[in-house]
Amino acid sequence: MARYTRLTEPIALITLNNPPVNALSSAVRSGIVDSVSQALKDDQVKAVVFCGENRMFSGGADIKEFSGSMSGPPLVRMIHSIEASEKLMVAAIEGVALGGGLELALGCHYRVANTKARLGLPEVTLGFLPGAGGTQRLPRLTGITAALELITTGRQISAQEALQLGIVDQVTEGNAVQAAMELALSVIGQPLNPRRLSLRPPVWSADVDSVCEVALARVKQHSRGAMAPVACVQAVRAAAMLPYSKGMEKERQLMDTLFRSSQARALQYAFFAQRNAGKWSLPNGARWNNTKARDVQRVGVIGLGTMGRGIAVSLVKAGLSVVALESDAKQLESGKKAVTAMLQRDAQRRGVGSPLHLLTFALSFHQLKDVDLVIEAVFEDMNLKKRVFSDLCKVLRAGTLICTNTSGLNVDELAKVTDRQHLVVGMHFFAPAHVMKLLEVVYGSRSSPEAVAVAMALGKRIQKVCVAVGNCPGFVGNRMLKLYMDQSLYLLEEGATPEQVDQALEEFGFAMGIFKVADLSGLDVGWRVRKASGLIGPDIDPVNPSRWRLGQRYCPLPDMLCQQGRFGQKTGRGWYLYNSPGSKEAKPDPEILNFLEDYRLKYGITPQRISSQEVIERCAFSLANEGFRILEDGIAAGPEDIDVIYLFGYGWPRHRGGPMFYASQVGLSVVLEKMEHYHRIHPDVPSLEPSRLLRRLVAEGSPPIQQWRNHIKNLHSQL
Ligand SMILES: CCCCCCCC/C=C\C=C\CC(=O)SCCNC(=O)CCNC(=O)[C@H](O)C(C)(C)COP(=O)(O)OP(=O)(O)OC[C@H]1O[C@@H](n2cnc3c(N)ncnc32)[C@H](O)[C@@H]1OP(=O)(O)O
Repeated sequence: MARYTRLTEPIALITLNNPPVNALSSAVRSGIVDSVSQALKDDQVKAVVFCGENRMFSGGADIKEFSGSMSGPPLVRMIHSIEASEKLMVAAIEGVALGGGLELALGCHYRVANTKARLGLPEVTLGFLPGAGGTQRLPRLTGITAALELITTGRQISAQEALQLGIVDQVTEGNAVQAAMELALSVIGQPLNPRRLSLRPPVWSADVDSVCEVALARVKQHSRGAMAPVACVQAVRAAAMLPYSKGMEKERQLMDTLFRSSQARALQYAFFAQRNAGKWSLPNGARWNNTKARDVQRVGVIGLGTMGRGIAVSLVKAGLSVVALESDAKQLESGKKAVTAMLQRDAQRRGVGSPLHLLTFALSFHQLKDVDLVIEAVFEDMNLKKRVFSDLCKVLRAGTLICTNTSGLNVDELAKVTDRQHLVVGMHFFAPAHVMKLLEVVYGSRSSPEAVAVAMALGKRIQKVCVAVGNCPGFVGNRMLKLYMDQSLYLLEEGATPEQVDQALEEFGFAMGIFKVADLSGLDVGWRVRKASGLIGPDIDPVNPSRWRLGQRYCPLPDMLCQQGRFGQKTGRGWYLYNSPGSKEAKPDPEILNFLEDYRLKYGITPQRISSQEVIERCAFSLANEGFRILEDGIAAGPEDIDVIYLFGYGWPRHRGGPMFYASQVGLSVVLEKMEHYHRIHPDVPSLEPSRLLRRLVAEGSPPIQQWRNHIKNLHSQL
């Protein structure tokens, strides 16, 4: 797990060997300790160079070990003895040096990095801090401002930036091991104390307090309720105020609290859930590792509205050539302007050349004849989409995939109008599509495994987090969202205000409450969908709209707002009031409070006091309850996929893992009891009835989330 090589020069090479990322598992740490002791015993060895197998230094501590009982040499002690060693220690960084990997390098006396290497301390993203001396050594190298930024965000930096910050001593375009050996030979014999970061005094300066205050305010604003970023600031502050040994004590105390916290468990679960999502499977047994995706180079995007623009930008940024099609010249022109500007801005920001040569704009379907795959992003209307699909079949080559960016329409129904049902899949992007990371890849009953593989691979290439899901109304994300939205509306009917509901959700950790999100997206969008689906029609009394539709409770509040022209931010009025149309600052609107009071009076509803706890329980548990139904229906391959969808598409707070993980942490029997309670009070809301799977899991002793798969009949995933 760590290979010791005695070179002809007076140098020993220690190669970390634990593919794919050379994580510092217990075996690797033992290997390092043994190898270092071998080097120290060999009088001929004057210097040691550390490197990683396959030109990958190290992805840090082995995250899988954190859930068990940790054994093997502790990282802190190991790094300390490397730093204290009387022989010269040099890190040769290629690939990545992250977390404990970078902390190991910081324990070395010199660091050399290849130009392509990336370095960082991402522990905060896993719910803790760089607990192997990283919070104390890094500030002693870079000063506290840079250290605070790197440690509280977990941002990865390039070798060049690391050089500027003083984190590495040398950057090479060639082989970092070779360069490290040359450096070692040139400094052997020089005093090592000045190179031992732990011997440097605290990095105090007069503005430490104000710098830390600013950092604290920033992290509190960015990561609502997450503990780790706050602890990171406290640890770095200790590096500024205290001698190394005291600073290390502070680091350890903070680490002890964070390491076994529920937030750390949630964040580590999210790390693996995200990676598992790429390991898709279909009910017929096809999977990520037994299905080949063919290459895609040219993509057609149909429709240059908000979604089409974002999709085109994502594709071009990833180096794909794109033919972007609109139905009339005016729309094409405005789409062209917007996409061009977005791409130019992005290229400018990243300091790269403009990729506009990859983009062609078209008005005729014939210009799509050579593309490998088409993504349709026209208006959400089944008949319109069907027309587009059948027109496409007249011009596309036989093997070209047709993908739809529908957010919930039936993919099978669309596929039926084509001559290639096996090549039709959903690619459900989230707005804005060039920013949001999530992509639901929706397989229909006839979609071939290859088509799914192509869509998943294309999504990955454009840097999306892709989740394969089955075909049902709303797929996974929007199917669950509907119930979350319904509950929030019912809470308004029963006595809450939009700001009360939003505040509870934001305190829970959502970046934005549901009513603010609705105002941002535009209330008219859902209004149009409800009209198209028959929920709103000429038979509905606009003044006294019924609260009962299609056999269940219905809340007409959003429709009534739309009738008043309150479409959200774009009209300056929605659930909130805005200074002007398009402005972003949401203010409580007294008119809405009166409107809600009148509404309750009109329908004879006695307002209740709604607690934040009730808001969270009804919203979050409803999401999880529907998640269980989705699992039973075989629409998602496992709870992790559902959680990934909510983390990357719906702003669920990452430190709470996702709705399914949250349910598992709260306790399934508690969730069941609460759902039974709310269903008893609201028998007219069938979705509040606990799902069969939730009941079964509780009856079977509430197994941990990792074991739910064994209890679900329809599940096809065999991760
Ligand atoms: C009570 C108190 C006790 C306290 C004692 C504890 C003391 C601990 C002291 C110090 C702790 C140090 C903390 C750390 O070092 S935490 C780890 C920090 N590192 C990271 O967060 C890096 C995570 N990994 C990545 O960002 C990426 O994987 C990257 C390395 C950039 C490679 O990316 P990519 O090429 O895209 O590949 P994948 O992400 O798909 O990963 C490939 C597979 O490798 C697995 N993996 C990656 N990193 C780790 C890791 N650190 N540990 C274990 N496994 C890892 C990943 O899951 C993939 O696996 P699979 O192919 O099976 O899906």
